[in-house]
Amino acid sequence: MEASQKDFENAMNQVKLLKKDPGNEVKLKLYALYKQATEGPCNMPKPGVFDFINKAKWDAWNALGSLPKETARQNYVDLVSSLSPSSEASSQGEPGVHEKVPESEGIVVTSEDGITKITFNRPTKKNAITFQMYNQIIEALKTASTDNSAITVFTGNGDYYSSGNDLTNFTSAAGGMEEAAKTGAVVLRNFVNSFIDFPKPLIAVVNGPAVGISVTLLGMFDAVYASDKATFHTPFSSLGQTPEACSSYTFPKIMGPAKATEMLIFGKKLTAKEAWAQGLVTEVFPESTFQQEVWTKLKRYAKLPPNAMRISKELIRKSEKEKLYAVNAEECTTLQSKWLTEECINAIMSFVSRKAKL
Ligand SMILES: CCCCCC/C=C/C(=O)SCCNC(=O)CCNC(=O)[C@H](O)C(C)(C)COP(=O)(O)OP(=O)(O)OC[C@H]1O[C@@H](n2cnc3c(N)ncnc32)[C@H](O)[C@@H]1OP(=O)(O)O
Repeated sequence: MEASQKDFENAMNQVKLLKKDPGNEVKLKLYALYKQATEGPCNMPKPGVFDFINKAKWDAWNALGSLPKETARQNYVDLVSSLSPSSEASSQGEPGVHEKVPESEGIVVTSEDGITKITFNRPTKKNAITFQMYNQIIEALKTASTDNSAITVFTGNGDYYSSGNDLTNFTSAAGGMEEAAKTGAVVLRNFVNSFIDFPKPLIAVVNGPAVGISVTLLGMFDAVYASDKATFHTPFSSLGQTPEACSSYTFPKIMGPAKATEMLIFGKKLTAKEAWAQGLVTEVFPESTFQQEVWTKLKRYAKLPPNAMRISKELIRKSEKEKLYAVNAEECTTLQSKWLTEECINAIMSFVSRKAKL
């Protein structure tokens, strides 16, 4: 007997109630059968080769060929009823597939006490920065440059400041790596330019570990306050990548070429104290009093005359601006080609596939 629409809906609800993850293979089968039962044969364009997750889903659906909708519905119901009720992990959205759980992610911008605060707000992903977040930050800086705050502060929500670039920015781009690299270079260049141009004092409140671009960007800040649990890590070489955010220029200037080499080329991870000793961090606070001490200080600074602060920053930055634009442009061009190398693709693939989820 063929499964009815009601049986199918019950099965979908059952999937949501599963307590144990049935595993990627089963989830792919469920996904494919669900799509076939509701939409018929695969009608999606084939995802790019590096878009692993969507490619696996596409392959599973496409493999069902012209299986009739009714048969797919029946197979879906049979598969669900064969699953042990003690399995874990429900899914959201399309039944049987691990979809991104909607979370309030991205960045959060607040303005209070003369301070515009921009918070990396993706704690479950260690505040990794997505393409969307780069663009949100560009917009937030644009707004902050003319709002009535005196200073602007970056910080992170959760245990990390930020784990840097979201490594799936490149693997989930539908058009493939070349297109992603091209887009990435444009976004990165605009993003870093918006820090070069930012007219007010810019302060980082580094609440925890910082990786990659969230570290290199610190060279663009006017002050960096760190918790003693923060670390600073730029593993570019092991990712087959090269420095960005003008760090190939700012880091040697801040800490001298030898120390910059240890960080940017050899990927040495610094403690907060080491980063302070090398001039990257302005002051380190014990974790227990970090938030209170830093925000008290910042509220005091935000009461200083804003125009004087802005003009002083302009004087400090002025002679460097053209150099910074040029360095930024060159770093972006270099990265665009690095992102297409085997070294880089392999490094990203091994991160993404270390606990592949569907
Ligand atoms: C416009 C493009 C501009 C690009 C500019 C170039 C920028 C370059 C860089 O920033 S290079 C640096 C890139 N970052 C990294 O290499 C860090 C990668 N992450 C890690 O090594 C680890 O996740 C960790 C050390 C930060 C934390 O380890 P751990 O405490 O064991 O936590 P998990 O690994 O389980 O992480 C939790 C959760 O977050 C996801 N995640 C963490 N960091 C990233 C990231 N950078 N990109 C994507 N996803 C990240 C991780 O996968 C876990 O997700 P899951 O729970 O598995 O769904």
